Amino acid sequence: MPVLRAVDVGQNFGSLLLFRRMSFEVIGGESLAITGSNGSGKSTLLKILSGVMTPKAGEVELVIDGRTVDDMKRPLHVGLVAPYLSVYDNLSARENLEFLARARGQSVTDGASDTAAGKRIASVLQRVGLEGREDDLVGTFSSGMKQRVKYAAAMLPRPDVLLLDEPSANLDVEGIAMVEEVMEWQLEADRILIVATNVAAEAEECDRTLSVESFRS
Ligand SMILES: Nc1ncnc2c1ncn2[C@@H]1O[C@H](COP(=O)(O)OP(=O)(O)OP(=O)(O)O)[C@@H](O)[C@H]1O
Repeated sequence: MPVLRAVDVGQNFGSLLLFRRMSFEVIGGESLAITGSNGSGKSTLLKILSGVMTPKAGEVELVIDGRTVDDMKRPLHVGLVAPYLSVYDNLSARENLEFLARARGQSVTDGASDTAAGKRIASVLQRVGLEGREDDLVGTFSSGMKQRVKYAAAMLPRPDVLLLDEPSANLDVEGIAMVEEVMEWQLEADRILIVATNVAAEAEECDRTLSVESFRS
């Protein structure tokens, strides 16, 4: 079971203090909402948790089945969906995911048949509601459909930690239902879910809430 731990984490950009001495732990099967007003540091905290940004103070540790994951390898265990991440418009939905799988050293076809990775791609695309559109260019998709491709990409490697930044941005009622399904999918597998949001209803769906602003002073 994964455990994600933040120990005395602090971040500032020059004189702009976002948070300091932030400590918390999330275990597999648990969900945590990160709240705070615009510009309070929610996205920054998700970047730190994912391992793509090093905090100015403190540390983040991911432990899987009792073993600490090397900081450099943490991003391989994390799925991140965020408004600032984009997908390739000139590739189809399937090709976007195949590209990610190959980057992880997985082959997606074996001659004429799909490998396990190829089958996983088909299954996540179906699960996010893109069945029938897999081979269309992402450039022709609506913003909500592109958002679904981002969810499929994040779920592809069965991430131990799923980080969602403003999960319902650009989504209609059906899309929001898809997000809820993805969240359940993550928690049922006893993995970690962390959601950065300003939407009260989204935060309420999580087991716990942590306000970045409460770590500012
Ligand atoms: N790389 C950076 N260099 C300098 N300042 C930064 C950097 N990244 C973020 N900031 C600043 O840090 C503050 C927090 O930004 P962040 O995006 O984490 O907030 P947020 O809570 O996610 O906001 P929102 O709710 O609007 O998405 C902002 O004032 C932002 O301008």
